[in-house]
Amino acid sequence: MASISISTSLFSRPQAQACSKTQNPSPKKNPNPKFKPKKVNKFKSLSLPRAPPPASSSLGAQATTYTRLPPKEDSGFEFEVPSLNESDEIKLSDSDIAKLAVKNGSSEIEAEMLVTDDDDDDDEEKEEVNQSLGFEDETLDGNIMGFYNGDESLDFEEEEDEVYYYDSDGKLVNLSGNEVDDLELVEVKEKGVPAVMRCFDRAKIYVKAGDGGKGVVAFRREKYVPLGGPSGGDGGRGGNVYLEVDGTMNSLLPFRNSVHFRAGRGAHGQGRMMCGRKGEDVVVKVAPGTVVREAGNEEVLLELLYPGQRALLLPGGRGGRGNASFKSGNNKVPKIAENGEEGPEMWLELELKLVADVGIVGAPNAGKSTLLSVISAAQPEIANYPFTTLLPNLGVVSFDYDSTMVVADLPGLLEGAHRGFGLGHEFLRHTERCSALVHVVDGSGQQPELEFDAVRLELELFSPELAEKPYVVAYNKMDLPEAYENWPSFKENLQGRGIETFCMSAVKREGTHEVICAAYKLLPKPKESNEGFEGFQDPVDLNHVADMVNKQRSSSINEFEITHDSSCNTWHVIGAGLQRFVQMTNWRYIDSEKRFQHVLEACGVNRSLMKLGVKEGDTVIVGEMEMVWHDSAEDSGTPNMKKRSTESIKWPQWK
Ligand SMILES: Nc1nc2c(ncn2[C@@H]2O[C@H](COP(=O)(O)OP(=O)(O)OP(=O)(O)O)[C@@H](O)[C@H]2O)c(=O)[nH]1
Ligand SMILES: [Mg+2]
Repeated sequence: MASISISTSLFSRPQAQACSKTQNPSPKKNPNPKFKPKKVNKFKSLSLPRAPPPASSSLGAQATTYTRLPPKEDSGFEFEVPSLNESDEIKLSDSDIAKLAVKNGSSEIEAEMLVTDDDDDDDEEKEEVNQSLGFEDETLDGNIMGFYNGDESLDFEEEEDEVYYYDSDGKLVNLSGNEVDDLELVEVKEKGVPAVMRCFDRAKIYVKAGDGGKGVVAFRREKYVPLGGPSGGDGGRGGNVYLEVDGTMNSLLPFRNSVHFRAGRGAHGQGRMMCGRKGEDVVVKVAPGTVVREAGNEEVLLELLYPGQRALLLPGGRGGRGNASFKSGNNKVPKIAENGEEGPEMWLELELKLVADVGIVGAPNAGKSTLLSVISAAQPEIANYPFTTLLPNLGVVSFDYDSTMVVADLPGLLEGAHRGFGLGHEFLRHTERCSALVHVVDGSGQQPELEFDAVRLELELFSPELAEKPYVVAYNKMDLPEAYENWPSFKENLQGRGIETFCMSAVKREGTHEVICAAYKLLPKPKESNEGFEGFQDPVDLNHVADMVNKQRSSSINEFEITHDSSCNTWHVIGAGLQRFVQMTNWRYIDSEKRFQHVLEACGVNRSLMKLGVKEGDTVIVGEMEMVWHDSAEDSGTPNMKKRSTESIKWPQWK
């Protein structure tokens, strides 16, 4: 039985049907393996019962406003030194900061607590801190928040969970005094950010282009038109998926509610040569500054920066051809039509990075938001407790004529922020797009130099490139006596290290102009920044993902690999082109099988299998099809005539 031929019976169903098909029990394969949906990591669900109140001022770019700087003051302004004996406000710098993390069953929360010696004020402070973090004082769905007040009388309302703090040696310990591995805790803390913060600038969405419509088999039947010929129309193309920058959006919050975006499928073809309508496109709107990645992949697919930019991400599937397209000189009554091509699908990770020129960084409570409120018309929340700012705020600073710059006020940074402590690390990546930084230091703190160094270290540890960005130091709260007294030594220290330092009092609007002018000077010159804009004026190819999909689609059916599983005598023929061909073959029509055999022979699959030693009865899997190999046409009982007629048909080119 050595005759090995391409006949309709070459592959046949085990149940003796000639050239038949069975559905491969293995899951459906995407024609574009690269875009095969990856296993979706579940969102880390947040167990915090309440999100912090979405103060309008803290909703990212909502605070974007235009204003003009106050008139330039005399550079040699004088600070009024308040009397030392009056202290009508509790200064945070007088307080110890105890780091505390509470991990509780499903709820994991981190809080940075203020501890003062004054008991009455302590309660007030606690309440404020709680509010600032979006928690209310009593409970968190039965979970607890605790305060470490230095004398170990932890004030917990319910069961004790895992509580950590730094002891006097700077070691992270739990309540029993045992040292805790920092890294373990970081994981806990990273989860402990309230939902509103975590969803604001990151989202995971599913996109799918529309499938193509099916082609149909139809014949013209008309009075006085005998043998009217094939008239089955083609299916319509599936809808495309676009990503578009919407200038009115300032966060990715809308994706909390809608995650799935599917373009419409093309309509099926109809008789009388009527082609199906194209599927509806879907346009996913994103905020300016959105970075797009394929889920689980670090590689950036797209950076969408400017309002109006539009990228074709996934092109819809091609419509299947109707039988009119298969008509040829030797096949005048083709009984074949194709399925529509499946539209590709992907899970995408979106990340929003602010497009700000200058980022204001610094420790909590240093006066960053106050500075932004003074130099721009933005109205961020300002209050005398750490973590007032939970989300970045944007403000536009306008100088004379056309010179403006966008300034971002970021949440405060703590020691360990780069590993997830506090909130600032969630937003540090926003500074990656800034050209310069303003580092605000609370001059009224006990050791401003140490605070400065700690924040610098965090920036360096988070990203060396970030640390290399040009920056100015703004020594704040000069109106307070402690700050005023410490200023000379601070200035001397930093100037000795070659760091440009300014002093200011943000609340009194003194010295802020100098700071902001110095920051402006650090920005790339207008000419250089135009260069940066070239990408926008002469757009980079935003459709490269779609091009990649199209390239994969057009991969030749001659390119395939064959693997053999000897344990179950199974051969796998793997190739993107073949896979797509199988998916588009509509097995309802008899001619489809003939064409399928023809293609397998023409592209060399049969020859390769025989060379590799395929045997009678072996299973061969191509795409979704599972078939059984027969060495000859006679074995399956298919008449040779049929074989001859199959060979003689000329099929239109596969596309
Ligand atoms: N005396 C004095 N107080 C100031 C000055 N600047 C800011 N403050 C006060 O410091 C406190 C904190 O100010 P914010 O602007 O909220 O500080 P922040 O750095 O944005 O704080 P977080 O957002 O929590 O990181 C507020 O009570 C301000 O009024 C200043 O120049 N002098
Ligand atoms: Mg703030």
